[in-house]
Amino acid sequence: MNYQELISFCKPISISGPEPETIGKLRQDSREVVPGDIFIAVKGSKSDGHNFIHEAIERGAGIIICQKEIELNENVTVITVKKTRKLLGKLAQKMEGNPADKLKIIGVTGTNGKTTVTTLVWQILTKLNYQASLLGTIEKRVLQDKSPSRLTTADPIELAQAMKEMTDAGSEYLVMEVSSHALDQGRTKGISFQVAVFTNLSHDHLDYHETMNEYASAKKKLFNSLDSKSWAITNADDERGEWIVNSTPAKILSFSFEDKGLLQAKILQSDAKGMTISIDETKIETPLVGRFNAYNVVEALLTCTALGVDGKKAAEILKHCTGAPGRMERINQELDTSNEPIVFVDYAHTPNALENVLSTLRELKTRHQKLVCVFGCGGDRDKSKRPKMAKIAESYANRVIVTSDNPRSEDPDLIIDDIMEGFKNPENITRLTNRRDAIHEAVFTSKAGSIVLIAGKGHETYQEINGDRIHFDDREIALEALQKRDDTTKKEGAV
Ligand SMILES: CC(=O)N[C@H]1[C@@H](OP(=O)(O)OP(=O)(O)OC[C@H]2O[C@@H](n3ccc(=O)[nH]c3=O)[C@H](O)[C@@H]2O)O[C@H](CO)[C@@H](O)[C@@H]1O[C@H](C)C(=O)N[C@@H](C)C(=O)N[C@H](CCC(=O)O)C(=O)O
Ligand SMILES: Nc1ncnc2c1ncn2[C@@H]1O[C@H](COP(=O)(O)OP(=O)(O)OP(=O)(O)O)[C@@H](O)[C@H]1O
Repeated sequence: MNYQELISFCKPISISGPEPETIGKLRQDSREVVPGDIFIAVKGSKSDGHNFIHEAIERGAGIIICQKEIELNENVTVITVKKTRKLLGKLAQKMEGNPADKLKIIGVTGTNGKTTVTTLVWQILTKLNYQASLLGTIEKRVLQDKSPSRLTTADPIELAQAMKEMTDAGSEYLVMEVSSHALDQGRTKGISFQVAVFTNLSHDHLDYHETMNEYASAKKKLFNSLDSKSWAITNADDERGEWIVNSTPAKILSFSFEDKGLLQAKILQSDAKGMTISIDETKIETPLVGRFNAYNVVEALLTCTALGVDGKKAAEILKHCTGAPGRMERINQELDTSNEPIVFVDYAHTPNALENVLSTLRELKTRHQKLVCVFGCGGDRDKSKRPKMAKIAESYANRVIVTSDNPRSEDPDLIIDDIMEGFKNPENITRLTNRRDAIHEAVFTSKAGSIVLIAGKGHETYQEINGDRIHFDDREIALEALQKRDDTTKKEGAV
């Protein structure tokens, strides 16, 4: 983009200063500015980018885009526009060659399930040889190439750059999570979605949105931004499921497990190894467990059909789709579980999340199955959750093994002491400070068919100890333990 194009794109109220010789990158954070860059001053929730204009100039910004008249002594080009935030997304796209226009974009919003639904859709598309990329809380995937994410929905500049990387790599589809923060801050301005999905809405993020109505209204923006060729998929069983799409120009697909939506869904069978679900005429077998995942799976299937994928083909692929990494991830999915416990790894590291996961697993377990829970609590963080998590684990699980989870600068044994205070019957609890030993103990001593939950780390791949991040992946250790158990079982007969 040259200077003249930039000016005509920005539709300025006024321009001052010299015409710059070169145009660098667009930045909204003064700390990232290098000589020649354009700094756009945006008013945020904590501070106002206009306060950092001098810093941006000191760092060599060649052009300032702002929305307030400013007096500058420096020899810098100043472009004043009506609203910088409104311009930011569109300008970011324009500067990268409008990559969003070259992608079919699927946006998933809602309090829970975003990562699971986007991952499932990405897995289906990829397995069917569509060129698909992914953006969300856990990772960015440019086709198969993955890297960790900073935010659920990146800022407009990062988004445009990621999309450019994706189109350069040959992507035709992008499946992305869209947070309420991003919608409220207009991070997705300049992006057209082909499909938007609403998962559900519950109490969350009220520190930011203040009221549930404001939180819901932020989510609704995604559906109002659609056009008449796009699809809006909604969960009609959610209190706000119908409302969220009531002013969208898009075609609507609403579904319900409770006889409410356009399409009727049913859970035909459900246990700790997966579910069989029907949606309309399509039957889906999934290894994912828990009623909430039935919603996620249906949303993933409907998204794919809205994109033109044959429903039966998508359902066939879903049989082998594992969902989001570290979110109720079943470790021995591909192994023969007849001689083994069924092992799950989940990110639950708060009392609420632990209770959700344990109650789901408890509902799935038969009278003969035992539920074993391995968990710990982080150091240098909220200490009040330690006894609370103990109480929850003890009330849902048949056996609890307490261990370390990112002790940071604290002594892991003292953290475990705090956790132990929450147990009613501490004499029944096993404490094993070494997390690897704890996982091995759970896997080795649980009978075939028992359910083992390893909670806390999920997709994370480290143990944080005294400022060092030491590689540690619950999934690797669980798999290692399962394989060792399998070998031992074969040698010694059934455990
Ligand atoms: C509350 C919130 O969402 N903040 C995000 C927002 O910041 P903001 O617009 O409020 O910015 P601000 O800090 O007030 O600063 C205003 C402006 O001054 C600039 N600035 C600021 C300081 C400085 O030294 N120089 C400078 O230029 C900032 O870059 C910004 O442009 O825009 C920034 C750029 O896009 C984000 O980095 C920042 O995310 C912060 C780090 C964050 O933690 N966000 C979380 C809450 C978030 O967005 N989470 C959702 C998911 C939530 C969920 O579902 O769990 C997400 O999408 O990840
Ligand atoms: N549809 C759903 N309804 C209710 N809870 C769900 C649903 N899907 C997932 N969960 C629960 O929320 C947790 C997080 O799931 P997921 O990562 O898919 O959601 P998310 O919306 O991306 O949330 P986050 O941004 O916090 O990761 C899961 O481990 C599970 O306990």
